[in-house]
Amino acid sequence: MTTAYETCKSACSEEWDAAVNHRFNRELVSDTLDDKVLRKYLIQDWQYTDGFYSLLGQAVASADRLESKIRLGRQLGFIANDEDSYFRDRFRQFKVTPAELDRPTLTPSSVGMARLYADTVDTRRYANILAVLCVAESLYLEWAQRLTDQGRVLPRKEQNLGWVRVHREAGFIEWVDFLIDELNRVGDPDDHALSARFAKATHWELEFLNDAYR
Ligand SMILES: Cc1ncc(CN)c(N)n1
Repeated sequence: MTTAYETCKSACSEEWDAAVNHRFNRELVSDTLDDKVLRKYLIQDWQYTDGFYSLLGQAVASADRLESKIRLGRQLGFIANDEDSYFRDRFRQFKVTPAELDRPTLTPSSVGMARLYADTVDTRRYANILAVLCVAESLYLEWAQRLTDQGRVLPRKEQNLGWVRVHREAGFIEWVDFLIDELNRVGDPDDHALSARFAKATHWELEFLNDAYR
């Protein structure tokens, strides 16, 4: 039987593949990414993180069983530690000022993503939240694995290596497996609204990468 994750992903495979193989990810892995582009990307991504915390918090509230809530709660701890350290180290390295982080002009994709996340939180529906989380996390795991040839070809610059590291370490791989299993457990493969939400999240992920160069 085709799973909800497979159905959702194949319905938006063109934009999905474009995001995975995006110039930004390729340049980051090959250490050819202009730091100015990474800097701009990270300032926007910091704003994105705000919505991501809310989404994860709502996932804890909406999950249908304690076992799932515990795993989701553990991930909140991870992003508040390892991923947060990466951001803070980069903001120091790139001399990003508090003023730049406090309400920067949002790119169109940051606005689109924030709206989608807020709308998804408002549905209070675990399957919807999982669809959006699955895109955010499994798309990142996929580029981090594929473009590094499963970790055989890694960037050397700390700003690039650190971003790859948080998206392909063992704990992250297990987290993505959990999200996909959860989506397949509670999501209906014939739910068109669910795959439309998944596709919208994929669209904004692709635009988010494009906006880093605009
Ligand atoms: C836009 C975006 N999408 C996904 C991720 C990975 N959590 C991220 N950091 N930023």
